Amino acid sequence: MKNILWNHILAVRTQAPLVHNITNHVVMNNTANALLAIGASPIMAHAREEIDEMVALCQVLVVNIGTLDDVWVDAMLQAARRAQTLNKPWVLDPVGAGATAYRDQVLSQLIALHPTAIRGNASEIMALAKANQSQTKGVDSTAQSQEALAAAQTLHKLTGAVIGISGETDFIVSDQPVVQIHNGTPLMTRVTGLGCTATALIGAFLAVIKNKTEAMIAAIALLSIAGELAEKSSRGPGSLQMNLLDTLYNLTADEFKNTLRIES
Ligand SMILES: Nc1ncnc2c1ncn2[C@@H]1O[C@H](COP(=O)(O)OP(=O)(O)O)[C@@H](O)[C@H]1O
Ligand SMILES: Cc1ncsc1CCOP(=O)(O)O
Ligand SMILES: [Mg+2]
Repeated sequence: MKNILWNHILAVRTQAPLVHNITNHVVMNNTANALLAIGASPIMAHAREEIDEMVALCQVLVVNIGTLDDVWVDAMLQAARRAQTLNKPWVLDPVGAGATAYRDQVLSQLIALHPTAIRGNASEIMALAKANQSQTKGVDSTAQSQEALAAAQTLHKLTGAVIGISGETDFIVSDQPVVQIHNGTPLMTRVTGLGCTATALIGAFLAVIKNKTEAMIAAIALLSIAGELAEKSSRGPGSLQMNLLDTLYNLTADEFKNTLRIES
């Protein structure tokens, strides 16, 4: 499995997929830089006038509802519809699911357009599956990732999408046995947008890897390993954010295979 995942990372580096992102105002720059660091080619675009052409041009679409409003939501729905029509993969990040009725209503519309993959933290996945007992706390999770496993199974059955739950352990739920990745560092939660980065990287892998489950596993493994290794040379969130990009860019096969802790 480790060799397969590393080959997927090399495939992204060599094929440099074009990744169309409709994402939030907070993370646009981090997301574009992370995609560039892994060898992908990002473009951020949300004008409705160019959406149809842009989705056709790119190999994958990433939709992230972090700072949604009516104009952007129209663009997201148009893009997801276009991806569905063109049979292109698209990935959804349900940032802040459960926080407001507006977010949940928009997410229902997006989910009806059959995302290939969905990645969120535990609170978001539980809110999406309408399984959350407790209040969500904005964009951060109030629950452990394992608490969202049943919700992720429900969501997978409902949508057919590969589901990622991020946290201390990352879970990948699909029609394959559940996979757990035990990498990363709690310091990653102190840098904004690393969940959004995970989702964008999943997009890049979906663009070049046929097996959607393996695409998500490779993307999440890559980010969490890079975060874990980058922390060693970081003094706090600021240097982690910078060192993470360098580590994504420089990561070697030996570092990847020796650091990965995966279980299924
Ligand atoms: N407590 C933790 N321990 C180790 N790694 C973590 C922890 N929390 C998050 N991560 C890492 O950060 C990535 C982003 O996850 P998360 O913070 O849950 O997303 P979000 O920003 O959407 O809430 C995960 O894929 C994981 O690698
Ligand atoms: C802080 C914030 N507010 C709206 S979107 C956003 C970024 C959330 O990023 P992530 O879910 O990756 O932490
Ligand atoms: Mg998030």
